[in-house]
Amino acid sequence: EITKEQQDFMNVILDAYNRHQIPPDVAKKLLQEQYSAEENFLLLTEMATSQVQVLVEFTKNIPGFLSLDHEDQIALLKGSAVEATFLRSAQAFSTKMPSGHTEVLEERIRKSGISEEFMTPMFNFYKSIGELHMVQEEQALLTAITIMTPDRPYVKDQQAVERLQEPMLDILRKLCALHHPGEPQYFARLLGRLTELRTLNHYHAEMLTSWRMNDYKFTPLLCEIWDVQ
Ligand SMILES: CC(C)c1onc(-c2c(Cl)cccc2Cl)c1COc1ccc(-c2ccc3c(C(=O)O)c[nH]c3c2)cc1
Repeated sequence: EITKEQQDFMNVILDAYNRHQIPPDVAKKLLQEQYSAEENFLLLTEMATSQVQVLVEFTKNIPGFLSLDHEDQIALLKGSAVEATFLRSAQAFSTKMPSGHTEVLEERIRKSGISEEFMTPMFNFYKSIGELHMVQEEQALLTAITIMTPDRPYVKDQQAVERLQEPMLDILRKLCALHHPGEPQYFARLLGRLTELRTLNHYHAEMLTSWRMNDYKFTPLLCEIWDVQ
């Protein structure tokens, strides 16, 4: 049963998740006419930059994050940025996006200079997230759990991160039982998505390399968080 303090904790995470979203004027830029590879790449770069800013603000609201060692805070943000963005954009694909956005976003990603071999794993992931029909609390918690992953590169005090991630996993387990009573495996399926997310990191690193080889430019924030250029 979810305790009172677990419910309060959940409300803090959910409130932060809802407060920090890509601004509607940025998101609706996806609907503008131009569809050249360069135009698509520029738009996606703007979306990713805005998404990273949103993720940083969300992360600062995760209870305990700001009390971690500062270098570990950076290591967690850099280590989870791609996975959290995949998660966030996947959720946008499957739930909140007005239907027009979904096709447009998919179209722009498919035509932004990303090579074919990354499309399949990427859109398989988007599909597998969509099929889970996560409720908002599950989406918010799964994103926070992804960010609070102790074994990211360069994290010094992994125990401190574990102490923050474990309570969130416990709440998520209870939420899954509450919202998906007919699916005892649902919690395990969610954790399976986190494993799938890690494989996408590898594909994403390859995507960045192939974009850079074609002289595509990123914003300073993306260069910093993704260690490019
Ligand atoms: C630098 C660029 C080219 C890049 O590099 N790798 C990736 C990339 C890709 Cl191509 C896929 C997954 C992860 C990454 Cl980082 C990207 C593009 O990243 C994106 C794309 C799209 C959103 C995105 C769109 C709409 C919504 C939305 C709504 O409309 O309501 C709510 N939240 C949304 C988020 C975020 C980030």
